[in-house]
Amino acid sequence: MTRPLAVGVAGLGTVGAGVLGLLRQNAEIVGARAGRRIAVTAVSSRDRTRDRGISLDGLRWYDDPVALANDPGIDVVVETIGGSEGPARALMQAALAAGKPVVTANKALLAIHGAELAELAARSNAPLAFEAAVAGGIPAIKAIREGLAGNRITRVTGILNGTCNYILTQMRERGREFAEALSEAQKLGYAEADPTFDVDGIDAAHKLAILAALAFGRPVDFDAVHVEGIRAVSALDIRLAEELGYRIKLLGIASCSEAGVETRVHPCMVPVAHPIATVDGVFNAVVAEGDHVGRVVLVGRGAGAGPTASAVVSDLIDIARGRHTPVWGAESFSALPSVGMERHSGAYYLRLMVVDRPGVIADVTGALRDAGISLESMLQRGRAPGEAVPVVLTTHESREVAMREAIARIAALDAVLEPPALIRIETP
Ligand SMILES: NC(=O)c1ccc[n+]([C@@H]2O[C@H](COP(=O)([O-])OP(=O)(O)OC[C@H]3O[C@@H](n4cnc5c(N)ncnc54)[C@H](O)[C@@H]3O)[C@@H](O)[C@H]2O)c1
Ligand SMILES: N[C@@H](CCO)C(=O)O
Ligand code: NA
Repeated sequence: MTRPLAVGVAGLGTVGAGVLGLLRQNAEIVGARAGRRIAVTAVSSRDRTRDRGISLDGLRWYDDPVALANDPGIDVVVETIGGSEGPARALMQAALAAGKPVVTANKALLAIHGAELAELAARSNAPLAFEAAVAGGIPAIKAIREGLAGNRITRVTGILNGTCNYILTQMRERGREFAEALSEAQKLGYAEADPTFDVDGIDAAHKLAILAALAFGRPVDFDAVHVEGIRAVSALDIRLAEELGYRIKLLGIASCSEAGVETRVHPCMVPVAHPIATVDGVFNAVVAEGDHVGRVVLVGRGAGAGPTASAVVSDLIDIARGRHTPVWGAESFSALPSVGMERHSGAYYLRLMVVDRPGVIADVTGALRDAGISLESMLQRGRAPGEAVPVVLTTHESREVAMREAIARIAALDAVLEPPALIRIETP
């Protein structure tokens, strides 16, 4: 009988413990699909005594995760420590250099040092698998690299952060405060160790950089991703979005044209009839556009122990089966440049708090007219002479640079009482 695949798990937090749990619960089905038993035999974490709700009896324990990678009894290393530097990187370097397969959930590390790790993996012909790193339980990496491999992919869009989607959904459905919803997402095991990575859009940007690299056959260029998070999204904008027929979602959008590759993460107004407008809570969505297949929409849970462990274990089964997809495949890299936001065009939602008095709207629309921006609609809610009222303007397709110029002028008007809220309107 074939020997079990011996797995070492480094990092026993939400995801690492989830992997142990799944492998135990579904041992039979996983073993059948892998063609051999998959058994965790060694682990490494910071605290040996913490109760994880799962027994570690009989497992070799390593305080040092690099020592775990070097254990000759370990066939595959699962890295679920996290962080783009430090022990996770050292562990992966050690394992790959020794030709040992690595499965990781670490998008931060891949987005920043992915090229280096992919090269190490290629040199030693060791699998480097990372389905769990993007969109949690959704098989997004497999879909892009394998399922859509016959297509030229022109655009990949997604709800890529479960924590942000959870917060925005809680704010809209239950009128909850941002901080309260975030704290719940943390309790549910969705958030990063440092949740600013979630709420400031950085985690979604890590995932988008990985998706864009795979979709467009081009090394990850994390610094080129334009990143805005959800801290500035207010309950008022969420309500006004509903009135206008939109939902606010934090999207990652990567598009590839002759001009180059544009990658951006920011809150968006998505038409409520679009399939991803109703993807709520911890669910993520990935929308890929291929030249032959057209649009493909994938939806599933993007964070949490179960969905993430599901992705890790699917990678382990591939490795057990000897199915090995190199990170980049055989294509030569495209040399397309990155296109920055200064070249972006799109439609915009602009919400102002203005003093309700004659002439204010004329000044605001004058600034937009001077910047060559065409208005699609205008909405003023309430009447409160001399007091602050919200005014919402939506534009037709406009240049980002022109929009910023107009906003600077509008923000400087006496009658405009708060910094204007700008949300891009997108149909993914
Ligand atoms: N939580 C999720 O839903 C989710 C989903 C997808 C990907 N991820 C990624 O998975 C990784 C782990 O996330 P998590 O949510 O499980 O985090 P976590 O904080 O719950 O777990 C990390 C674990 O690593 C351990 N650790 C830290 N330093 C260590 C060291 N030097 N040696 C050994 N162990 C060490 C910690 O003690 C902790 O148990 C991260 O890269 C994260 O981005 C998380
Ligand atoms: N913190 C991440 C985990 C999944 O990658 C999220 O909320 O989506
Ligand atoms: Na995934």
